[in-house]
Amino acid sequence: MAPALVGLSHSPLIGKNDPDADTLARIEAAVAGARAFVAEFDPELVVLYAPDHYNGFFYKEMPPFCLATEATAVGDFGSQAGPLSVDTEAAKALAKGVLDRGVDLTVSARMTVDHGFVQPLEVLFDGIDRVPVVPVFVNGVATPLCPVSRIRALGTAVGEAAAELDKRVLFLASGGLSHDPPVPTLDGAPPRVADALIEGHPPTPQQRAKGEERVVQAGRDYAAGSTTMIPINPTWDNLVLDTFESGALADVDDWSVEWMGAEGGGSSHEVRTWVAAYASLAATGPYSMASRFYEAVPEWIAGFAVTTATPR
Ligand SMILES: O=C(O)CCC(=O)/C=C/C=C(\O)C(=O)O
Ligand SMILES: [Fe+2]
Repeated sequence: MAPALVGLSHSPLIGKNDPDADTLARIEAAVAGARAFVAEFDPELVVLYAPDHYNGFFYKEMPPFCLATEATAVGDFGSQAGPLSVDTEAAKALAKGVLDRGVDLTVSARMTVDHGFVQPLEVLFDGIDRVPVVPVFVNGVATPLCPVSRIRALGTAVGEAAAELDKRVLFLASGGLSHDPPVPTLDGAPPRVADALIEGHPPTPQQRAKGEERVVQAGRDYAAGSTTMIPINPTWDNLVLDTFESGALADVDDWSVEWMGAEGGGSSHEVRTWVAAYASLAATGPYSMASRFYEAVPEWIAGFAVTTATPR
C-alpha cells in the first residue's frame, strides 16, 4: 500500500463571491499544485473525510462519524448532484477493519452528501465519479461533538485498515480551518427550524435558493466588515497547520470543543476531517508535509488552506 494526503478547505462561496485577482491567483496556484500532486500519485482509492451541513445527517440520528458504502450528492450551492463512484468493496473492508480495531464506526449503505464531499472531488478530479472513493462523514457542525481524540482514533484505525489494501490510497480532508459561516444550530432554533434540523425535510428548490443566497450575502457582509461573525484567525490556523506539519498529532487530544469554537468559530470543527486524514497517514508510517498554503479569505468566510503530505 502506498499512501498520500491532501488537505483542502472548502467554501460554498467559491466562484460566487471571490477575493481580488491577486489573492485568487495565489489560491489557484496552490490548488493547481495539489492537482498536480494528485495526478502524479494517481490514487487507486480516495478515503474522503468531509462534514455535512444538514443535507445528509440530522439530529434524529447524528453519529460522530460514519462511513459510506454508497453515497449520493444533493447538488447544493451549484455542486454536482448524483452518485459518487464509491468503492463498495473497499468501503466494507475498511469498515470491518475499523470496527475490528475497537472504534465504534457507524455505516451508511445510502449516504446523502453535500458540497463538503463534492467540492474536493470536483476541484482535484473534475467530478464525483472519476475515482474510486470511500466517503467518511465527520461531524463538524452539529453539537454535541465527540472528543477530538476519538477522531484521531478513527483516522488511525482507517489508516491501519487501509494499509492492508494493496492500493495507492489518498487520504483527503475537506473543510476548516477557522470560519464562522451561517450554519443553523439546534440550540435556540425556532420550532420550524428545529424540526428541519431533526427530521431533515428536503428543502424545496425555492427554500434551498433562499438559504444559499443568505450565505452568499453573509460572505459579502463579512468581507465588508459589517458582521458579528467570529473573525478568521490566522494565528490559530497556523498553529493547527504546525501541528499537522510537526506530526505531533497526539496534541489534538487536548483540543476542546470550546477552545476550538472560541479560537476558530462555529465551523472550525470541520478541521476534524484534517485530524482524521493526518492520523490515517501517520498510521502508515512517518510522513512529511510536502506543501503548505494558507490564506485568510473573508469573501469565502474561510481560513483557506491546502496541504499535501507523503511518507518520509
Ligand atoms: O441554508 C443554509 O443555511 C446552509 C448553510 C451552509 O451550508 C453553509 C455552509 C458553509 C460551509 O460549508 C463552510 O464555510 O465550510
Ligand atoms: Fe463547510
